[in-house]
Amino acid sequence: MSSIKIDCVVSETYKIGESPVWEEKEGTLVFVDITGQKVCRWDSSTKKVQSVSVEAPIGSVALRKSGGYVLAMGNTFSALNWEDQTVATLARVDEDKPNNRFNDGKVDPEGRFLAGTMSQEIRPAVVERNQGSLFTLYPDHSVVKHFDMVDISNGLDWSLDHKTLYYIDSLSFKVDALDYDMKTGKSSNRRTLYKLQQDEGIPDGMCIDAEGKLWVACYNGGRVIRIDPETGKQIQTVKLPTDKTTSCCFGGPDYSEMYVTSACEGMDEELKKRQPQSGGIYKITGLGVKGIAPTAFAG
Ligand SMILES: O=C(O)[C@H](O)[C@@H](O)[C@H](O)[C@H](O)CO
Ligand SMILES: [Zn+2]
Repeated sequence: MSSIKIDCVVSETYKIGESPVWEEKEGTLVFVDITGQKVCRWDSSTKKVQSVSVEAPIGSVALRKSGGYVLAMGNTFSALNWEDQTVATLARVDEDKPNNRFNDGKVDPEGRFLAGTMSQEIRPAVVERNQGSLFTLYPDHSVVKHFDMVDISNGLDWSLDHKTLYYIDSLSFKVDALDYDMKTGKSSNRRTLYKLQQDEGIPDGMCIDAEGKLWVACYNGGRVIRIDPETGKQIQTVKLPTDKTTSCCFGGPDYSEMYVTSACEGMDEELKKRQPQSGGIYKITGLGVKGIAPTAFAG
């Protein structure tokens, strides 16, 4: 067994840190602060964070092949030019639901950007139910909806053979699987893979490892859990020093480190005192398993 070590590498207290993505060519971790309305970039060699403020809550960020980043922000898919800090709208969703915003998103292995929506939170994990949907932004900037009736659209990733999309609607407390047609980007046959135990909290962000197992960050659970999609069983738990773990990704040299984001929004003073690093970014080493490189949006 390898020995697991957890370090808080960014001790900022982001309101809702989320959507970590490793940018290999720069050795940086890109992430967002959703309600803090920021896109941030942590440089693993200088240990410094640069950030760009945006004008709406930002659910997720992804790499973009043509440079800069693609954002799921407010009710728009947008492009961020990191150099001059300008944001351009690529497409809009949920125009009939002014209280909705984008949440988690990720690029599929073919370079399409998937992200889902939710009603703005009344308080953490409390929303008007069934308002969200999951969308795909194609490289030509057209948008297609997968399904609606989502509470809090959250983590997603693909199986290593690209035939399955894994998906989390947080308030279902479940990790789902869908058949995924990589040629068209369409999904079908949604079913439950794993239901969280009560002490595990609320499933939030998710990533796959190089062995095809899923890692789920558990909000209010203070942990990431590893799930075997073959058996539908939870096979490992790694606890973190904050209850508000929100998402995870692999990064670092050869993707052998895991980065975990967290939140502090909605914590009372007593809990903040006990868990002062809530809202920070954590690095886990010694997991003994690697991740895979993220794909950049092709459009
Ligand atoms: O980051 C997200 O995905 C949501 O926007 C957050 O507010 C919480 O994580 C959620 O409440 C827990 O499911
Ligand atoms: Zn999330």
